[in-house]
Amino acid sequence: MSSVRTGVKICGITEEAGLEACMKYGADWVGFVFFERSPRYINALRAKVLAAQVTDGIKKVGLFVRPDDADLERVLGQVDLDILQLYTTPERAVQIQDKFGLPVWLSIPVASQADLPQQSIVERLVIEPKPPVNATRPGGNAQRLNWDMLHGWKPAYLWMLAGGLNPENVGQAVATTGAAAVDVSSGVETAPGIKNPDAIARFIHNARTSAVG
Ligand SMILES: O=C(O)c1ccccc1NCC(=O)[C@H](O)[C@H](O)COP(=O)(O)O
Repeated sequence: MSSVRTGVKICGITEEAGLEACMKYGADWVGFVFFERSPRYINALRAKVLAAQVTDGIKKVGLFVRPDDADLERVLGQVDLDILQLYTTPERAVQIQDKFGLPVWLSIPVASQADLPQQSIVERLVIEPKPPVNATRPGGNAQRLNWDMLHGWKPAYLWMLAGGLNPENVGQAVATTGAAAVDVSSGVETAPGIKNPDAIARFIHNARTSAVG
């Protein structure tokens, strides 16, 4: 059993049932996807309605892919987000963190250990697999990393494991990688964008009862 309570992010929330399950079963973060080609995309108005239902203690993460300032201003003008998760360059991530004054998480696409950053210049790095060649989006592809690459890897910065996780494998993923935080989208869905409350419950439970290797 890990001595550290594994942080859990449930990403791609689009409807109340999924959000209620995140709150009921103890997710730490909920993710709203503002990438229009995603099946989990919601607009700022819909995100505002959902965000207003999020109870204290759960942080609201907005996901953006190569956003310009206007994209961010349009959403942040309507939605009370706590964190910005970005798919962009490190330089742009720092620029956004400085300009908008919110903690930034930067997605790091990883294919081999050589892709693992030595340092971080934002609040947290999201370590996930490089998307498949034919992917229509940089994340949310239900594709997992080779967790053995991360065995014994202990960076000096906050990071989160993402990609292809589900209730059945998250315990092994935490045990193998020592991840202190995990992120899931596809693995707790009955259909793209539709979360399964029971799967969310099992994912959160299994993420927090793993035996770290
Ligand atoms: O989830 C999406 O559709 C998505 C679209 C565009 C950019 C990012 C997206 N998701 C980002 C996430 O943080 C996912 O939770 C992460 O990539 C893991 O996804 P999955 O393998 O489906 O659990």
